[in-house]
Amino acid sequence: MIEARAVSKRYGRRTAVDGATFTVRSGAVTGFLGPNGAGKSTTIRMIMGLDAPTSGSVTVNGKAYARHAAPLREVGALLEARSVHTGRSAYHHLLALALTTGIPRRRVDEVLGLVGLTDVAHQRVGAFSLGMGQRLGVAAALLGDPATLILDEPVNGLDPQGILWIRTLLRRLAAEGRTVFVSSHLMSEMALTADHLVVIGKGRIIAEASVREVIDRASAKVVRVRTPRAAELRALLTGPGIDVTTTEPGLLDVHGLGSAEVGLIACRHGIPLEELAPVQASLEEAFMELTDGALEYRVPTPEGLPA
Ligand SMILES: Nc1ncnc2c1ncn2[C@@H]1O[C@H](COP(=O)(O)OP(=O)(O)OP(=O)(O)O)[C@@H](O)[C@H]1O
Repeated sequence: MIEARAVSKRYGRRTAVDGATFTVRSGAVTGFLGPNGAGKSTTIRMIMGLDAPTSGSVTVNGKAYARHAAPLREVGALLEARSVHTGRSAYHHLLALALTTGIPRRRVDEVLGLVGLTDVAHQRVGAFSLGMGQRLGVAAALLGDPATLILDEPVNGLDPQGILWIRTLLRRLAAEGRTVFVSSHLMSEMALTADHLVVIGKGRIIAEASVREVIDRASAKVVRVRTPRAAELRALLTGPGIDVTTTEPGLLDVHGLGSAEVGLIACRHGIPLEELAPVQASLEEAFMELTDGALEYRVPTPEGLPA
């Protein structure tokens, strides 16, 4: 379990992480989502004891990372910037890590098998493809058989096969009861991999919920109605916070009311409905809605106005 309590990090006058409080539980994959520059890597560095918080605290399995007697056995991490001696073989790279941390030699063969690198174990790491390098990084993270795994953007640059491999592996590790915390700015990927989400924007935690809740929260606000008497119904759907848009004749998108409320109003006025359904947002849309206002840089609209 990872627990961040009001953790902040300032670099000079820049606040990278601003009072973040969240909990990452065991037995699930938790996605750490946020736009570029939101503070994901900084938060992960603080969890790993690579950066000290300016204020607040963050613990892994109840203790600050550095206070664990054998941190590699508690937490395995795949960080974006990896340092691997390119002249070494995968086997020797892992063996060096194992020997310096008191991990038995046989575990090296085990993790090589787990990540599918047994056949290339004695090749030079310098000749590895990006995908193979990523598998080696995961092998190193698994070396201490840790209860907690932290992966910073693990699918960056991987091909579809590599992405599927990471996804399957993370799901399996969570099913074994481990805590799996994985950062990404790819919402579509998180929708397939994660059970829970911690969403960060401009250094602040803006959501901590299940993937389903995040989608439902964004979806609940729009109801699509099809009726032959659209103009009449539209005139009835007025009030504070209610907005009705239309994209084709006979079709209304109602913002600010639930399906039941729209159905009741139509029923009271004897307006027949051919379709009435909440519009399901994609995780992508839910994310955009959540982080709107938290984006560092906004893309101008085609008219050149701020979005
Ligand atoms: N060592 C540092 N010195 C100064 N500013 C930093 C440092 N590290 C990060 N920052 C700033 O802190 C903010 C958060 O950066 P961070 O790398 O944590 O974001 P991120 O969410 O991981 O982004 P990305 O998805 O682009 O990797 C950014 O504005 C960044 O410029």
